[in-house]
Amino acid sequence: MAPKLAHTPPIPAITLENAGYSVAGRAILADLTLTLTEARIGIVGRNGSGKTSLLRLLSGLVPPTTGAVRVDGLDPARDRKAMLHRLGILFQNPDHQIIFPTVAEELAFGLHQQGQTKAAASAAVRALLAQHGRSHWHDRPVSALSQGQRHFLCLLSVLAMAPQTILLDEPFAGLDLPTQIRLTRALAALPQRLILITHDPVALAGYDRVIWLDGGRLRADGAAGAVLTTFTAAMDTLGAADADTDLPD
Ligand SMILES: Nc1ncnc2c1ncn2[C@@H]1O[C@H](COP(=O)(O)OP(=O)(O)OP(=O)(O)O)[C@@H](O)[C@H]1O
Repeated sequence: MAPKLAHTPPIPAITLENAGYSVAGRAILADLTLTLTEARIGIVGRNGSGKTSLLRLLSGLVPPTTGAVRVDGLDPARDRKAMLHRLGILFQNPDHQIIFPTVAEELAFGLHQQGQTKAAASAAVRALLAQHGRSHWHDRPVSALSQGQRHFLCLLSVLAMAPQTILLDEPFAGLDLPTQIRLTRALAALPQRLILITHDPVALAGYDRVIWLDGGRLRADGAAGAVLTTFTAAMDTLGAADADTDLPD
């Protein structure tokens, strides 16, 4: 179940107002009006339905080509510094995220960005690695980690910064089962808002709200149980056919 947030200050809302995102004239996302206030929000949809594009829009990595996105009333694409405490994103591909040669440097980077001193960041990195049983990674070259280990490192980087909202793009992909189980437990205990993209409805158990994207538009948005029941039934029906006949590309 999502943690009760009654004793913590409310996490500022993320809003989209008629937001759309087009590339070379092609609409990737269209007509999205959403007010995101819940603590646990899932995003589902088929491959290419626009889930990652929506995360990029929410986090300000790309500006909307129509409409507006606001995080705590601010434009996340313009006010990047203000987003450091408000948003953290875990990409699908760790190689799009990692920029430093060693684990410790990679983990410390975001903390320096947030204004922590070198000593404070260094202590926080050691504590985080110890908490997750990865102290032996401290001086390891990132290039010596496996793909799944690099993915986990990226997640640790986001957790280290403790942003108010954490955007996760298929965080379990490529992780071994014990790491997935521990990660599920660790995420469930976080007081922050989580917005999670997944193809696995089970990963959204206990979530407050699920948004279903289809062809870059809202197909459904509401209580997790109801949306996931309809989504799963639709995916089962599509899966029963031998090939897609309904996709544009
Ligand atoms: N920069 C871009 N240039 C051109 N097309 C793009 C760009 N970014 C995304 N797209 C297209 O937009 C659509 C949505 O992509 P997106 O990555 O958001 O889908 P997704 O739902 O996250 O897919 P998946 O489940 O496979 O990760 C796809 O058809 C993709 O090819």
